[in-house]
Amino acid sequence: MDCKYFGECGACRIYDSSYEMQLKDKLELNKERFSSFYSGEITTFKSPESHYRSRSEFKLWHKDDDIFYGMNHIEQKGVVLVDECPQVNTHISALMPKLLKSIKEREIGFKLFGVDFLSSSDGEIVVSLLYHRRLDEEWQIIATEMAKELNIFIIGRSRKQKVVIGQDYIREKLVIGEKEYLFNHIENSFTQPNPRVNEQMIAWALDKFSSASGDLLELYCGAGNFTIPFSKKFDKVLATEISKSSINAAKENMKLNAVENIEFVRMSVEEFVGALDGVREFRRMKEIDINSYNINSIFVDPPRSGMDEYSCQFASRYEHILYISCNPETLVRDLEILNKTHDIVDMAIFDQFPYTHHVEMGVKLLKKV
Ligand SMILES: C[S@@+](CC[C@H](N)C(=O)[O-])C[C@H]1O[C@@H](n2cnc3c(N)ncnc32)[C@H](O)[C@@H]1O
Repeated sequence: MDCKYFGECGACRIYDSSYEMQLKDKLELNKERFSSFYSGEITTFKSPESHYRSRSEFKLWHKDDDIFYGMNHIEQKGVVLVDECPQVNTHISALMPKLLKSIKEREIGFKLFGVDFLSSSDGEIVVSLLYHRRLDEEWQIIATEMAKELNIFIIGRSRKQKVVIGQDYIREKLVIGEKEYLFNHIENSFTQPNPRVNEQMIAWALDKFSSASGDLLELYCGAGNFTIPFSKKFDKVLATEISKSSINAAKENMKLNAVENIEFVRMSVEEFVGALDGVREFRRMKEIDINSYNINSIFVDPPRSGMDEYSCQFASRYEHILYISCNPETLVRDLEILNKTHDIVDMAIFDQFPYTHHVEMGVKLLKKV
């Protein structure tokens, strides 16, 4: 039952080789995958070898009158019980047994089926407890005591119910080059899971834009993870994102970092592109004076599904394209389109998800002359 090594639940997957070996495998696989587009060196950025994840989700598994952490086995049916997890950061790792003990002692495990952890590098933690029952006042009193005892924030969630004990975010500090940035990371919203690799990605992206100037357009901006450091490099940034909670966090993060030259718009990329092309009008675009922007650089960081054809063709209008991808398979598909108008001049691999087949990639493209 003990997860003393990477691989048992399959979440860290089939690697019994060393960290260096698994990374080398990923590099070779992706060199081959992208060889028809790019033959230069792919710069590789490593992760810490353990305790690299700042967020994680577990099942709460009830068995023989006891409760355990668990994960679905990736390659076969069934749940693997987990005593400890070497992937999560040291703060989550230290909290896990204490939290479980407290849940059992305080008897709030009834119909509790999941627990999500979100932690800052300094150890601020939001724990989400997921229930199949309504949370009443008694639950709130007990959860408040538990939050105090463990020095954490707790969110109780059940159908159509969210009870916040303390706050629903943590504050993360990222160091990019010489500069420090602060970010509120909101529970249940997208954040990069591996902060040390994230810092390297942002630094790489800033460096790849070193010859760019004017204003920047960013698609899929989340809570401003790249946008805020980019705002130091460009005159102005126009950034779009579909999620309301992420856009609200992005605006808050702008204030936290005393930045003023970003306009965040809550819109899907498809809506945004349609609005710029005059296909449809959007109230949310009314306040944006697009003609005041001098954009020749675009940054995209889409979800695993990548971009659609129309959005790729839209991105092709710009001189500089920087594409961060968490799925090499959809990246290959999108590069088939982008490569018609642009040359791929640089690539990088960021090992965000060690010991899995997943990898984050960065691609710099310049318009063909
Ligand atoms: C991989 S995350 C990147 C977020 C951000 N760049 C970061 O580093 O934290 C992708 C983001 O795209 C957003 N998203 C997904 N589909 C979208 C769409 N169709 N239009 C705009 N944003 C979308 C998600 O909400 C998510 O925040």
